[in-house]
Amino acid sequence: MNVLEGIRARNFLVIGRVGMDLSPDPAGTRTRDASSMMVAMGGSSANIAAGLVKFGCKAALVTKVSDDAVGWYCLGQLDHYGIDRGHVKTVTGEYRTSLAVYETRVEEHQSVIYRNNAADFQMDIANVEAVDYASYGALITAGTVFAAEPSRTAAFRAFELARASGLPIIFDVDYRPYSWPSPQVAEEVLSRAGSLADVIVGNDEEFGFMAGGIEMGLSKARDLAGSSAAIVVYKMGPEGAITFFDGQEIRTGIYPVDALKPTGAGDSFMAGLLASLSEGRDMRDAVLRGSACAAIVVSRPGCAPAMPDTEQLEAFLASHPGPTPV
Ligand SMILES: Nc1ncnc2c1ncn2[C@@H]1O[C@H](COP(=O)(O)OP(=O)(O)OP(=O)(O)O)[C@@H](O)[C@H]1O
Ligand SMILES: O=C(O)C[C@@H](O)[C@H](O)C(=O)CO
Repeated sequence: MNVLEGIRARNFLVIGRVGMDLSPDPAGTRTRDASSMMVAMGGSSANIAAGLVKFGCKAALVTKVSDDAVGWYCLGQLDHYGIDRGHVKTVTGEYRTSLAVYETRVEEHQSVIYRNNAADFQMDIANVEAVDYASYGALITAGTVFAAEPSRTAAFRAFELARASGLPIIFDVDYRPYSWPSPQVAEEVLSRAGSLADVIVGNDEEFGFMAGGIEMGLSKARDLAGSSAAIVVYKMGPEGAITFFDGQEIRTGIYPVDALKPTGAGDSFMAGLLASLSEGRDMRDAVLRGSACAAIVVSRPGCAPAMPDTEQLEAFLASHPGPTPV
């Protein structure tokens, strides 16, 4: 199956965590002053899955959650969003489902993520070997699954099994330093994962990190597109993105908005990009729609709850003056 064909099957296997997000309510409140919290499903992989389902795609998650009230909350939320959780297993003992406390504010924004003894890192080979890869169109994962064992080995095994079934591998670099034993290990492991992926999405810092220096990030993205990957998206925050596809370098801008928070932009971008490609849209249009999805999420509270469906995305595009010129 080629990469676009796999995406067009609109049936994604998403590997990685689901967690609980808490944000002081109302928007603007600092955590230290909070008396009320908005609660929502979080975790970058689950967020991507939720975004895809909102666009009418199918998404199944592979991970582990704790067998406690927070884990059960996540299972309920996966059902709420319509994400298949047949491969979400519970783990007993002192492992805990990921918890994020982030502020809905941009200035002096605080995002505190609790991942001590994270349950999702207990995903193991048995978890990923239980999946029938041939029944999906593409595999998606985000970098944190590689940060610790047994999750790292299991995720590489999932890559092998996906590849053997002809599924394209879609990789959001999503480098979060706090989960890794050291930057050196992260650089080596994320580069290995990147070299195995067909679609790689990351920001300038993440490509720079894999390359060993921010100034080498763009060349790293270009090299990956020239060797192993069919699609590489190099995001540059407010400067937009450069997408390497089919021998072209496609530059796109962003849809400027008044951001309420920075969180969730990358997850929403990925969901919007893939959903748009799955609808047969061309690459430039798909990247721009991904950017619009990200802009929508940063301008509302919550991550998964803020992600748009087709109608909301169309309404945003119709009312927005358009992307920044490139
Ligand atoms: N303030 C903003 N206004 C409009 N678009 C934005 C804004 N912030 C981010 N975006 C869009 O979101 C995209 C992804 O943002 P970014 O590169 O920060 O992702 P990320 O670092 O992976 O995000 P995160 O890890 O917080 O989910 C950008 O390429 C841009 O299109
Ligand atoms: O991915 C995480 O663990 C944090 C999330 O829960 C939160 O929704 C976020 O930061 C999204 O990028």
